[in-house]
Amino acid sequence: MSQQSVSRPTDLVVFGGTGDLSMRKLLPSLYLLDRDGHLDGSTRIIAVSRDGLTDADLRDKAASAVRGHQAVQVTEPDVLARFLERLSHITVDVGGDASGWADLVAALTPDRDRVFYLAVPPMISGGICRGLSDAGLVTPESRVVMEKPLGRDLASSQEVNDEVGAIFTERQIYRIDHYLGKETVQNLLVLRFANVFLEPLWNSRWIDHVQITAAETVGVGGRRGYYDGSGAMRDMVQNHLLQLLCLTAMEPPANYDREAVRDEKLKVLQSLRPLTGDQVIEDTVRGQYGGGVVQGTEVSGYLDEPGGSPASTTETFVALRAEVANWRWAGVPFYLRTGKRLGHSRSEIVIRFREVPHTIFPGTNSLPGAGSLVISLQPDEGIHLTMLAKTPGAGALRLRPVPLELSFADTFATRSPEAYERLLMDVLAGDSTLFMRRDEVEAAWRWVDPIIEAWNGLSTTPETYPAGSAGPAGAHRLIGRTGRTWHEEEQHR
Ligand SMILES: NC(=O)C1=CN([C@@H]2O[C@H](COP(=O)(O)OP(=O)(O)OC[C@H]3O[C@@H](n4cnc5c(N)ncnc54)[C@H](OP(=O)(O)O)[C@@H]3O)[C@@H](O)[C@H]2O)C=CC1
Ligand SMILES: O=C1O[C@H](COP(=O)(O)O)[C@@H](O)[C@H](O)[C@H]1O
Repeated sequence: MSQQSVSRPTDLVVFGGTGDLSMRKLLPSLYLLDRDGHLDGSTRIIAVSRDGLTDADLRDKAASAVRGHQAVQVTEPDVLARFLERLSHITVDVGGDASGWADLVAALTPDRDRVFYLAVPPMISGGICRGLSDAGLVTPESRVVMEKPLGRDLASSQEVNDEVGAIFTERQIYRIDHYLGKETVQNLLVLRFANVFLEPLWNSRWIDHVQITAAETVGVGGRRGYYDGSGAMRDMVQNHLLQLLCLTAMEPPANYDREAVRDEKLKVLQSLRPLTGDQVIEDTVRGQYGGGVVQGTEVSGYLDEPGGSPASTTETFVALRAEVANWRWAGVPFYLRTGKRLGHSRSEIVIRFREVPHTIFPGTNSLPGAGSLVISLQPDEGIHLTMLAKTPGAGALRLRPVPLELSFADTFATRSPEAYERLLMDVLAGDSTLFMRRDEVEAAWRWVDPIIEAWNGLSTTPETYPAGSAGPAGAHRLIGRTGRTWHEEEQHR
């Protein structure tokens, strides 16, 4: 979290403040920041939507959201009361009747920091920024936070960026990717650049391949409408997975400065070998979940989820092989995989090292799990290194892969903040190091667009996989080129 531990007095205006993201992530994270003493006493949170809630309605809704959040565990009544007191609701119909803007003007206090959080469908972001500007609410110090996915392709992303950029400067814009707020993701940079022993091995000479996985047991829930127009590629790969790839593959920046870090991430995105035409068939797999059983509970398939077309070909699973075509990584496959309704939830980065150039212990090179570094984002945060060790005993030498484990929960007797806590605090403090710059977002779309275009031109549709499984069979063939299927990989950890 930022060095600044208590925010400056701020008016935080959340457009879309009654929506799913606000209730599930933003408000509980703000509660936690308040509970832990990070919010200045006079900071206020103003939720904006069209639905005419009273302040009391909003506070009721927010109280249930906070109580129901797994990271909150026990709500302290005094803290909750203090937090709810900060909340108010203003009705504004962006793109409709202009009446609500005057209420927003009246609700804001001059001379305080202003943060405008756009937790809304991206296509109304431009309208909100114009409305803020017309109402005279944009000051040189105010900041605007934009959610992912930013647009649905390069052209629409440029359009949103242009519209928002016409009102706010790049320094005022915070493009959020909450994976960058996860503790282990930041720890990846520390692991790589604060320890001397990994960097000499961090290249194609010693690394065989990299696997980046975000596997979820949840389905699309109440977001089918949004998801039908998005799919796993736009929802997860274009942003979260590519950001993880950037942090894994980037060169050491000269310092931990927002532009230095973002410059290096951009270079990685620009080095991605384009996937087009037949290469897309060869190197990508799409899936869509059917009905099945996830952790003992029977669940419906994607097409039976309410709120979407029964004939949708939207992918809920993507696996692909990418290559960072530069000096450090030439020839090293980066396997990216994400999917909903899989058998278990796990987000991780696996670095699989090469075999030793010459073994003096015959028959040991193919031992499963040897020579891998797993950076685990969730459910457990930690770093696990598997090494070969001799099993104790006389007689023939026997080697076995053994884990060296660093569990953050066991090592640090402190709670890891939620990703949104960390990022909200950074926005309040004016630190955009962990946010995406416009050129990064656009470089990611430049790589993703041709893949989606190629899929659209195919006669095939995503392969159905049973909910609760490890994904479509095609995905296992993809990674099978490494000599092991994903299932085998997982079994051996
Ligand atoms: N939900 C999630 O887990 C995540 C969401 N996101 C992104 O966050 C954004 C919001 O998503 P989510 O919360 O799921 O969406 P929801 O549909 O649940 O919420 C949208 C919010 O925007 C408000 N809104 C919509 N249109 C207007 C309008 N014209 N004027 C004023 N308010 C409006 C809605 O209120 P009302 O309809 O009452 O006006 C509601 O509060 C999206 O960009 C999404 O991609 C990103 C990561 C995760
Ligand atoms: O941005 C999104 O992320 C969530 C997964 O986030 P996590 O922190 O729970 O791993 C995903 O479920 C959602 O579809 C996507 O929009």
